[in-house]
Amino acid sequence: MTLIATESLTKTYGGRVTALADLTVSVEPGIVGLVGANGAGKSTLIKILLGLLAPTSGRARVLGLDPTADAAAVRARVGYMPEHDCLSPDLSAAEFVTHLGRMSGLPRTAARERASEALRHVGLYEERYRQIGGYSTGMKQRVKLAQALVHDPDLLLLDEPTNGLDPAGRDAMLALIHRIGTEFGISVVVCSHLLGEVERICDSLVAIDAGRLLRSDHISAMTTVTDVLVVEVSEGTEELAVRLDLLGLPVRRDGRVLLVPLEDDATYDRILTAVAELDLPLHRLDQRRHRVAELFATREVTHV
Ligand SMILES: Nc1ncnc2c1ncn2[C@@H]1O[C@H](COP(=O)(O)OP(=O)(O)OP(=O)(O)O)[C@@H](O)[C@H]1O
Repeated sequence: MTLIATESLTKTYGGRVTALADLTVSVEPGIVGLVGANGAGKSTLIKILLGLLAPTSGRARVLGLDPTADAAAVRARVGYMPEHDCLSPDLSAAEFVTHLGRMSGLPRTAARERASEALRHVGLYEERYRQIGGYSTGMKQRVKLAQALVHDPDLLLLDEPTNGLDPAGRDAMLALIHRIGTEFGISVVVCSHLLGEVERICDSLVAIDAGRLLRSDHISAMTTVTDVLVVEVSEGTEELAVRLDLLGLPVRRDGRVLLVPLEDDATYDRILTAVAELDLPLHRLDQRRHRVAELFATREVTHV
């Protein structure tokens, strides 16, 4: 089944600003990255998909439903995490998420139970009775994610879920989204202006620029292997770099990994021998793939 499909979708604000221009795209279930620079039209698309905004022209379908004609049916099956703060600081996370569960039509007891469950999934179970006002930004983002999950949706629409988080917080949020998408069998659309971030967790990517479709494809189709080997050891990276250099391999360091040009199959053997001789724990040895961001090197979406 097609998760989301749009046909010549166009949205203009006040007849002057064109947020979406003739956008035709079809997305299969899975974890989908919706990427584009600030102002590219991501939030507008999400709001149309939720039935919160009507398109100026064209059509959209979500889980086979028309969000303009059947917004209630769409919202019953779709969870939405807005970009901006929508939390009530005086409420506890449990109260807030239960309240949103009630608003989505769950009976009182079911809403309470589902809220606890959703807060457990996002790692806030222990803290669920504390007031949201005292939470860190990362915890607040997770409450927003929990409220999107409370009515057990088939699809999550997440608008810039890592906004305001530090690098560790971003990693944790991305890992959580990946877990929800893979373990719970829920499809997820992750909006972001950070291409490098979403490419790590997504199965497919839709890139838009000034309201137009740049590209839509599986991540694997967007990346190709390079003739560079990535070597990662859990410890002793520097030691290994020195050894490979002594062996005449032109090694380059890139963060935690070493990059070695792949000349022939013997390159693998020489690296493996060096790792074994130094008795280092090998974590990874494979051919590097192009990062998706490199495909858009001249575009604005490369903000990473
Ligand atoms: N209510 C509105 N009235 C007028 N213009 C708007 C409105 N909402 C959005 N726009 C404009 O439409 C364009 C697309 O905005 P949108 O918020 O959809 O983009 P975005 O990709 O989500 O960007 P961001 O990440 O900054 O929210 C932008 O030029 C924006 O200024």
